[in-house]
Amino acid sequence: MEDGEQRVEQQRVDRVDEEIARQITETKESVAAAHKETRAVEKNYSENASINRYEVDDIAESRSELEQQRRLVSQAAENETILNHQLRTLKNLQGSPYFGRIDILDPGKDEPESLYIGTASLMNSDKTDFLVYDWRAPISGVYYNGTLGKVKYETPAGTQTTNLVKKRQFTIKDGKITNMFDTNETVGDELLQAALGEQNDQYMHNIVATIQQEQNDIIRDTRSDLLLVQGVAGSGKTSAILQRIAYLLYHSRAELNADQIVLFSPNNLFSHYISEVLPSLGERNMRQVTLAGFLRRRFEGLQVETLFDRYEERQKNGGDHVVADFLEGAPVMAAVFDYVHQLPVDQIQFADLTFNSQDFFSADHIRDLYRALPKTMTAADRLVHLKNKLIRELQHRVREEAKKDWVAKALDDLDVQQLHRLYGKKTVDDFKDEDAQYAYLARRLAKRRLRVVADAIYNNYFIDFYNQYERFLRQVDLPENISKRDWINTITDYQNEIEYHRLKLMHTVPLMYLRDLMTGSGQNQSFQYVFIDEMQDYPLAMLIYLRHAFPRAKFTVLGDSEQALFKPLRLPQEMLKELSTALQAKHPNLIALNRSYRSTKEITDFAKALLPDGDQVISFTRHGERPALYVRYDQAACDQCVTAMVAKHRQKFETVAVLTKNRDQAEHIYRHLHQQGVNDLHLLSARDSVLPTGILVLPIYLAKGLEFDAVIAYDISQENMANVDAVGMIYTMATRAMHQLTLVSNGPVAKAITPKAGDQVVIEHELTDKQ
Ligand SMILES: Nc1ncnc2c1ncn2[C@@H]1O[C@H](COP(=O)(O)OP(=O)(O)OP(=O)(O)O)[C@@H](O)[C@H]1O
Repeated sequence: MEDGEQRVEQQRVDRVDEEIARQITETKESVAAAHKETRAVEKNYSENASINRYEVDDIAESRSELEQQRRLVSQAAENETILNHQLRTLKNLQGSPYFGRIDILDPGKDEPESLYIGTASLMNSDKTDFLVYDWRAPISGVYYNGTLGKVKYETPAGTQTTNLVKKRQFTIKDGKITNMFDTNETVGDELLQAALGEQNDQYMHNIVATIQQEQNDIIRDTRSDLLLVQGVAGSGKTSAILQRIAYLLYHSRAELNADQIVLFSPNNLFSHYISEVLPSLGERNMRQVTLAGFLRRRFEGLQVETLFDRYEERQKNGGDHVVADFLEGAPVMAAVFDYVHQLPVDQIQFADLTFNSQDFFSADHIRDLYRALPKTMTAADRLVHLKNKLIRELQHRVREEAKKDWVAKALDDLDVQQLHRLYGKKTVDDFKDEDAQYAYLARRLAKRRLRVVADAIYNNYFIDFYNQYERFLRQVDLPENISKRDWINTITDYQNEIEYHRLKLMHTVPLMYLRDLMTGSGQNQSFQYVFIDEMQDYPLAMLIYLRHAFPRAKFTVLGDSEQALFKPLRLPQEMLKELSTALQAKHPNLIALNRSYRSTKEITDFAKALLPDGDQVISFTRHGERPALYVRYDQAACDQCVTAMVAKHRQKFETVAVLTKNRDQAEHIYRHLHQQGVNDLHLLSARDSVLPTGILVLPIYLAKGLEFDAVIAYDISQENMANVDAVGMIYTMATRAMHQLTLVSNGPVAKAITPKAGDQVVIEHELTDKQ
């Protein structure tokens, strides 16, 4: 491109940057003023609020004044928050105000109009013109979707048409254009090359400057209530959904906020890894939860087996999973539903509610109350009515208990401070005589002590759901592939585990569902969007449960069945069908992403050669070294090889990951590297939530969703891979690498490395010691 043109563009960048600097100064002043204002109204409020209300003549008047002041405080704070947000947005734009330009010629116009596109909108000082358009504005869709010529774009007022006459891309760093070119492609490869060639730095980056067309379809889909994205490893699934969240927040600003969006992420490290993307786009992060975290909260007091625990256990003990497959499938959920809706009263597992180690409400009494309720009510409605009855009885019992000796004794035992607290808002002068005073205190004390019973009622402790679930298991129709004996063992094992406050993963979903259906609880109406990453790790029953738990939410579900460490391969269309039924979707949509961006062409070519249908994976043309395979024939040589590779790659890269099959092997290789005096070394576990740089050693399941500059896949021998899905395992390990992949095998390599895959690697039989 001509220098002259770049000069003109640079002058524009300079002007825009000056304007940003001016607005930053102005906004800083406004923030300071707003802060002062907030402090002043806060001070005023707290001074007034602390005045002893008994000294104020007219309490009502002072209350309304206080209320008014409280409103002022919150208005001032809100104003300050808005200004701070503006300031952050301006700072995000500073130095790199935009990345794209489109020239469009609207019908009936003589001259094309130039629009510049960046991470946020920016107006000139008199607010008459957009200097930068937000990438999420309707017209910006043209930048991502259109090639030159007649183009369409969606607006709230319907589809519009215009003529795209120029599309220009920029790289602007510290206010200087370092690269600029015109293109007819959606987004040119050149920019993408540069973005992908960079080194990993613990945090995922936003991709707004280089969003690809099919990713754009995911981002801008507002119609589907179930969006299933099936994408090969490194195809930008995670990136696309994070930009999608930013997009949805922008478009539904009035009705949607970040707290109404939840992302189920594969592990805690991943949550940390993606935490900067939305803030870099000026948005707040959505809520994030892992499956383990979600279950932990729903089973407080129990130690719930995690997916990772189970995976480790299965590797050690093998065995088939027919029982787990049954308990995690759709038929079990239907069976739970039917069971709850046909449950006779005498089979409900009511439990005694105790107080001071004695029955307070006996199970029989509770059952009688329940029986008296109209049978036409649903189970959940009946339970709500039962709870109300129990609460009313409790209130009555408080009055009775207050007259009992234990209360008198407990009152005697109170010290002055405790007694003072028991008075609450009253003082001694508020009672007409001592009897009234005693009755008041006794009632309050009884009520306080009996709060444990009230809590037990609120928390539904009057039904033993663990018992109830066991009853359910005893009567459920079994599929043919499960023998009676295996089933009895399953039930016995469940009972034993519960005794030790433990729960196997396979029981969690039907148990939660049973409890929710019986109590009418467990549903959250406020969430509007649920995102599930790595859906191939979620049993179908869990997805059905999530539909129940978030009844109003639209679902975006992402996965790559090739990376299913825990389950067999599935076809996307088949999956969409199954999911649409499970999630009761009215507008399901499937988008496939086949181009892999993360790794060099050499690494992707190796990874795709592992797959039976690998031809569908399209490598992105960014070149690097071919993957290297080191075959050693004893443990010591193998470990030594890893040490040599780690040292070599660390010289060149920020993060080098040694990925292993399981926790034991990660611990082993970590110990070895540690003994060798390797610095900056980290062993990562499921509890870790911060992703460091340096040399990371971790089992593959914790590396899901993550990427590293260099990867050493540790022990891909046939022997080591014999008891796992070797293809899924090696594929997932290989596709974590951005620039460099090394495979280490202790003995002959796994059969999963087909001759085709073998052709893609450089086989290193010797060396390492010299490396
Ligand atoms: N359009 C794009 N522009 C720039 N970088 C991109 C683009 N799409 C993807 N990437 C980069 O490719 C890498 C892989 O993306 P991402 O992690 O979103 O893929 P994924 O499909 O979720 O991968 P996996 O399933 O293997 O975890 C990331 O570094 C991401 O920044």
